[in-house]
Amino acid sequence: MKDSKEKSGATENKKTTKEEDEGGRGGVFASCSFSDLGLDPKLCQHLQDNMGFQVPTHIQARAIPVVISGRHALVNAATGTGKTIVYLAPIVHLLQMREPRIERSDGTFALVLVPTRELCMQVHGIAQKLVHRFHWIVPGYIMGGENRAKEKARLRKGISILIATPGRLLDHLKNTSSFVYTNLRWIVFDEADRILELGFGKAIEEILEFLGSRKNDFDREVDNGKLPPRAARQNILLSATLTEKVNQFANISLDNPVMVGLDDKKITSGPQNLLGGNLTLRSEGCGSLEKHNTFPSHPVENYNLPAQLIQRYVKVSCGSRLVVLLSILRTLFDREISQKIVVFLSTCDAVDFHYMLLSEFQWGSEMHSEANQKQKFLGCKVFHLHGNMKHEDRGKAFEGFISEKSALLLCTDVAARGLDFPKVRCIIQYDSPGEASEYVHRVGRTARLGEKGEALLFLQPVEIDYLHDLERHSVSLKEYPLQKVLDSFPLYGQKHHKKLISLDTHPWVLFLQRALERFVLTEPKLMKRARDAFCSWVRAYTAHRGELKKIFMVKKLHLGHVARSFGLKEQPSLVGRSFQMQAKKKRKREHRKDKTSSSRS
Ligand SMILES: Nc1ncnc2c1ncn2[C@@H]1O[C@H](COP(=O)(O)OP(=O)(O)OP(=O)(O)O)[C@@H](O)[C@H]1O
Repeated sequence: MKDSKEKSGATENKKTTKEEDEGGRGGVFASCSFSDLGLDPKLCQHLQDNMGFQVPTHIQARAIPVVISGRHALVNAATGTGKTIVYLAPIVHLLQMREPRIERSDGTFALVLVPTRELCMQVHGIAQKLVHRFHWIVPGYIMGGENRAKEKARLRKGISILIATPGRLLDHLKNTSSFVYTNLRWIVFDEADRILELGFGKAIEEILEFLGSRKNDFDREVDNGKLPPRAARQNILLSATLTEKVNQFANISLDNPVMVGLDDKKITSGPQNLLGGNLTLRSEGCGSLEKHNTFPSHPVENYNLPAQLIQRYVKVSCGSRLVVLLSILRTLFDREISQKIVVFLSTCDAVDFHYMLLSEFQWGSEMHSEANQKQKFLGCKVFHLHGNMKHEDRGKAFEGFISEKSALLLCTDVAARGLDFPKVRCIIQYDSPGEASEYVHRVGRTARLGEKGEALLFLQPVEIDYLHDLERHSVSLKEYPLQKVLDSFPLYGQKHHKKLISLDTHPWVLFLQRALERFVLTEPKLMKRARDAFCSWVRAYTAHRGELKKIFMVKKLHLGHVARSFGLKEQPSLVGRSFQMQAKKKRKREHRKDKTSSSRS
């Protein structure tokens, strides 16, 4: 079925349906069916009956025919628009039609690289669901922190679709001789820019060397029979944010790719096209119409966000951040107890501190006549997630937050990408993300697939220029009505000035800050976490790069106010701690190295 506009030669990037212009659920779904895209009828049936996917999303309608065609592809679409199915469904479709049927001993046909453990597990879960009717296709995963010996055993048996984090994959390519990849047909880089951001660039280069998937040295591998001919090999890069790094990455890993989902507004005129060569465009909709086009330029990193996402910022002085965070969380859960909220923080220590505080902080007796009438400040379940947690704890937190109806997740950027937490209503960025691309991925944890969602960014008055940096990427935010929230709290005998002098002198702010500082003071473990969090937060603040350094400058901070935002009356010493921390981290790294070398021997 062809969309009527398609016949008029609508270009690949123009909106093809009225709803798409409006955003929202209507704006996410295409006007065709999965079978229109060329997928096997049984697979289409399974997508509908067992996975609840009635129709494809727009990016799926555009990209699935491209992946089936065998062309290299660079896929760019907003967060939460179904990019995982873009590559998994065609791969399963093509694998299930092979005759004779593939067997485990044939080894790996498809490799999906992702930046984090949680995303690895998530994509593996979707792959397992997709192959339900094609039991001879075996998905599997390998990722940092898992038992290497068990992974070796699984690889030895054979994994048809392998989902992996780059470091662990490279490790097995180098050390697991039973890992068979001579039938490798697809390499997928999901969250491609993040893989590079996380410093996996070197590992990816080595992986491409091993797999002979770089454009120039591929033929040698084919000639010596180690790899299937180029026509059989297909590389696919996907991300909601196209950055300069993706551009460089695409140049080494994609061969005359089809660009899917790129809007004209992202491309400015300029001498170089995105990949240094002619690029073939296919029109979107439920079929494909070859169109030759050269993209001028380096993409200006403009990001397409879900149209229905409400984005706001709250301007808060450093010393009042903690009170404002708790007040907003309390207001949101009072408004709707069964909802899920994600709060992003900049460091693991900050997550640990806020996790303990928000799990345990209770209203003091001074707020109620009977001393025993204490109640938890937040009535929801609180979870935390960061890269320093034990792997099983990360898994439990991830699963727990997904299954709870009323929950708060405190996390670092380990949860910023790709993770599909159903029904998250609000994303709070308590600490700024830095790069605008990370802002986009963080807020992309809500407003998924046309659902409603809100995003709130905390900014100190000295950081307000960050809004201009976001505007450069066509991301604009409105101010959050903080005064109304603070005025909604009882004053417990405090005098309320009619005309507020400043936020910091708001009676509620003063009252709650004192209660928090008292609570931290009475809990030694919490006090230690507050001090650790203060030190790591200040250190992380100095880590901003490039232009952002001019916005997030430590010397503009009042460290005594920073201490207050961790419920501390006094500012802890920074000097001693940093040396102790560095020494501790160095010892941990050496211990891990010893463990790795002993496990390889
Ligand atoms: N055709 C469809 N119909 C209904 N739901 C779908 C469809 N395709 C995907 N979904 C659901 O939409 C949600 C988002 O999918 P997915 O995580 O693949 O999005 P994404 O574009 O990869 O997001 P991100 O950029 O954050 O990684 C998931 O819950 C998935 O199950």
